[in-house]
Amino acid sequence: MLLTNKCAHNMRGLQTLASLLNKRNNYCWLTTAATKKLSASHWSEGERRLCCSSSSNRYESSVLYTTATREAAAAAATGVGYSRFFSKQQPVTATASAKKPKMVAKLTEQERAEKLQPLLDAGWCLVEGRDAIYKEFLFKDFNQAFSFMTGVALLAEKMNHHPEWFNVYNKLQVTLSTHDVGGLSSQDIRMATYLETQAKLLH
Ligand SMILES: C[C@H](O)[C@H](O)[C@H]1CNC2=NC(N)=NC(=O)C2=N1
Repeated sequence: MLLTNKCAHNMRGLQTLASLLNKRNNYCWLTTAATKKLSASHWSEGERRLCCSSSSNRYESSVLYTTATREAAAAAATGVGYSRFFSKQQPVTATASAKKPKMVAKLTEQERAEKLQPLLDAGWCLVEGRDAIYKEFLFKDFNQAFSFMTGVALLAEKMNHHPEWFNVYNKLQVTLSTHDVGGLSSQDIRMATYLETQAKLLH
């Protein structure tokens, strides 16, 4: 792995996230074109590369994915624009790499009584006018709030179930509902329970 020390620490998060997102036996490794700024034209046609350059340390790091989920990993891992080369193989489209949707159904009345009530007791509330739950979380500062959100984002990707959320500094407002079924499902219970567990660790 051609990682320079200078880059390793700030790319480890990228690799962790990439490996989390690359569930199947994929290969992804980081190479760092240290100091020699490689422009896109230098890169071989035979590879698809993600390039996210960091001006602070003059390194251009490329993350090389060889399989289908690299698009999601690339976009999620960097959140920045990237230049990439399509490999000679058939480029994978987002739909081809989309996970099989987990078959979920709206909560039954009994499930609401059993599973939703504990969350309502913990401060979640029902959203007026839609079948959804809402809670506001307060953190020490932005860093703690964003770290919390990062953990939730990894779970969201793993579950393929995403919160509706709004963050300002140390405040995070979260709304959960399952769009595919138009209301609350076990996915929302699972995610809300995770948020509760993680939030408790901080206080
Ligand atoms: C196509 C994709 O798998 C679906 O849109 C997933 C993505 N994330 C999701 N998140 C939420 N909250 N509800 C959904 O129904 C949902 N569906």
